[in-house]
Amino acid sequence: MLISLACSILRSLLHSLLHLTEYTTHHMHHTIIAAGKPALKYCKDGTAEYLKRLTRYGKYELKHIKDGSSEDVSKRHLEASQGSIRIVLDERGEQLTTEQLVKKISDWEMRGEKRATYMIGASDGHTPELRDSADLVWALSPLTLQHELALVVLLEQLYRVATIQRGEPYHRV
Ligand SMILES: C[S@@+](CC[C@H](N)C(=O)[O-])C[C@H]1O[C@@H](n2cnc3c(N)ncnc32)[C@H](O)[C@@H]1O
Repeated sequence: MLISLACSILRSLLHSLLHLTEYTTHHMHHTIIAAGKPALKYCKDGTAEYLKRLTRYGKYELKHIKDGSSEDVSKRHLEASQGSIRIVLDERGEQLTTEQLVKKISDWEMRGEKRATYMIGASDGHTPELRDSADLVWALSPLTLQHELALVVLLEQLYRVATIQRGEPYHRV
């Protein structure tokens, strides 16, 4: 009797706590900007798959910008990411575990940041100016990846982060 009372009090406390976190943690709008038109079928399929899965978790938008020289593409990236958290995808950047990525995104959300922009470059990569302006220069791996493949890996990680934030069982360690 006492145990069941304690359990029901605990359950309702937990319920209120969950409600409170829903109110205090707001979710950012994630924009992914990729240089160049999508061309590889297997990447188009991967991109579509993760974007579809992500619709359940918040606002995730993919934009393609015109390909070109490193200077032109980085300039377009800089303009498109004004006023947003800037995440520059670059093999020279910081390598993160998925848990570290969850922490970074959750910290930005707790701080009230409204937008995060993830930028994928063209064949010649990003300019040092764009890298210097970034809140995070993120290397998915020390390997150089084809840019569309980098996009698929990025989207899979954003999906993984979203499921971890919701406490869903996609991620296993
Ligand atoms: C073919 S790579 C560009 C390589 C270019 N030579 C350089 O020095 O950056 C095209 C884009 O894919 C993304 N990319 C490729 N490999 C990556 C990695 N390991 N981590 C993060 N992004 C990567 C980056 O956004 C990069 O600008």
